[in-house]
Amino acid sequence: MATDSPTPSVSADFHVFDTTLRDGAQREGISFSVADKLATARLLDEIGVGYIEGGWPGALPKDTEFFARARTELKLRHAVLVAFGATRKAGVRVEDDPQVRALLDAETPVVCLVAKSDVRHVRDALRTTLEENLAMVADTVAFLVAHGRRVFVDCEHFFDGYAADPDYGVQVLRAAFGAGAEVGVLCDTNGGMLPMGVARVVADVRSRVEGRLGIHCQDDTGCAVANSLAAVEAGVTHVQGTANGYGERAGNADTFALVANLVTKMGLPVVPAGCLAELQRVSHAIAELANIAPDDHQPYVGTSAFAHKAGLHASAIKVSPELYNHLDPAVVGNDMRILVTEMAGRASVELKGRELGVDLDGHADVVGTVVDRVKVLEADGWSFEAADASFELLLRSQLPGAPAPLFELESYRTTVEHWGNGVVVSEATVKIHLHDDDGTVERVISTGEGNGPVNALDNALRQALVSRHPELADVSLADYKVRILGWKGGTSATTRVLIDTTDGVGEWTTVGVHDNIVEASWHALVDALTYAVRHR
Ligand SMILES: CC(=O)SCCNC(=O)CCNC(=O)[C@H](O)C(C)(C)COP(=O)(O)OP(=O)(O)OC[C@H]1O[C@@H](n2cnc3c(N)ncnc32)[C@H](O)[C@@H]1OP(=O)(O)O
Ligand SMILES: CC(=O)C(=O)O
Repeated sequence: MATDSPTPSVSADFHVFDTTLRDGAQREGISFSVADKLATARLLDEIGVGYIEGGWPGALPKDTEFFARARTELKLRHAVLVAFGATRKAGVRVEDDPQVRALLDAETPVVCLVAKSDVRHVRDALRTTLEENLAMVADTVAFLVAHGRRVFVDCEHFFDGYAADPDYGVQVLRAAFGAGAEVGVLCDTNGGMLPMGVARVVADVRSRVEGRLGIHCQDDTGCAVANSLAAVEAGVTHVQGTANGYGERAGNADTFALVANLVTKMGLPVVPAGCLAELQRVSHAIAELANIAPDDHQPYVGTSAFAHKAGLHASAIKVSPELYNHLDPAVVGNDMRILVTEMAGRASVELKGRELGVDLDGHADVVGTVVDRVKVLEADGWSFEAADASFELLLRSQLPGAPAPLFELESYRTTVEHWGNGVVVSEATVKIHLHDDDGTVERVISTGEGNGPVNALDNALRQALVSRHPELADVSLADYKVRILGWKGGTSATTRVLIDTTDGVGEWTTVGVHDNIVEASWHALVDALTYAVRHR
């Protein structure tokens, strides 16, 4: 058996149980490798959850391998590893059931068993008697306990079953506890519950059954986190969730929102000190392993979770961030951001200036000019909320003593050639004037090739500038996004280009807008290289 002796959750009276590696993996589109699972388990351990359900050994070869490798490769500081499986098959002796054997072979200190607790499922899905199902629960729990395992029991479809026949749900729990189970988990398997109903059922069950109760909520009504918290309020002391709410269909209760809410809103110290500040980092790292883009708008951990766009919000935040934040974002490892858009007011620009390190004290006129300019530009299709570098250049250009542009454009030209053999080549020529401090002007003509006109323009312009600004040699385009703003209609629609640029250390985003895609790209490119020269 695994010999780790992990620290239990700080509140020994409360379990946070994460099932990303079992139920989270049931989400469409996720296919964790064993290495991904090991890495995910380590990350979950860093946020201090008490239990990590690793998968179903015996059912999935990958999960069997995960538990085998976990014995030597996983050193958990906080969490206890859990193997998941079902109660024995109907009509089979528990010691003869290979899947139950596989649970022992996983050698985890804890096993979580899924058991039927809805009479309709027993009759129609298991196709057995209500008595045999109770025996399956009791036999399997007793067998595992006799082999030294702590056992939790997930009572599948508990809430739907309770509506149909509450006495049977109670009998299943009593069978589990009677055989030595430590937790009876009430599962909203179809995810159809609302918080009021969950609270009522939990209170009722608590009045009828002795033993620790848990909650497992699917998110089909969008209420998985709320349902879980309602269950906690009603007395459960074991809560199951998955990272970023990954899970079957609409997903599960999000472990990060659960933990953050339990600690910061309900005052339950369910993770060790210091772990809460890891939530955002761990959420994003697990999203990478799952190969799912992080949800920017995810509560607590999304990059927009504390981003403020409305001018009125910014004006109050300038007085005190608490006025428009439910929590200090740093508590969960996140940051507040101010977005400057057409919805900005003076306070938005002042706060954004502070965030960017631009001193606007004594420049109320500049602030006013920039607010007006942004509103006009955004009405024309520009968007600065994702293009901080372009916004910063705009802001600084309005301040007294602002540096002159890097160059004066004489002209540029790009071509796209499709050769007879199917090869497509782009070439660009830029002609610019570089001004020296002593007033002399150098005319530079430069040509570049690329796999497209924008790439060729980028190469030509950088080559023209690099003798003056050698730092541009390390700069390259990281991403290029185009959005056609259809509201002008037809082929004359306005094009917005966002360019991400990197120097291998940092990354910055610039924007350009024009009816012509190459000209829109040119604006974004010039900002990208100007920003590189001014800031790197
Ligand atoms: C609510 C949940 O999310 S629970 C977790 C569900 N997760 C998964 O199903 C993922 C892993 N599952 C698998 O790999 C496969 O389904 C296996 C290996 C478990 C079973 O595969 P198979 O033996 O081919 O059976 P199949 O999937 O068709 O049916 C499930 C069997 O388990 C039985 N079963 C379902 N729940 C339980 C239970 N709680 N206790 C005992 N048996 C159960 C069903 O009655 C059915 O039995 P049958 O084969 O005699 O008809
Ligand atoms: C156990 C489980 O995943 C469920 O009932 O939804």
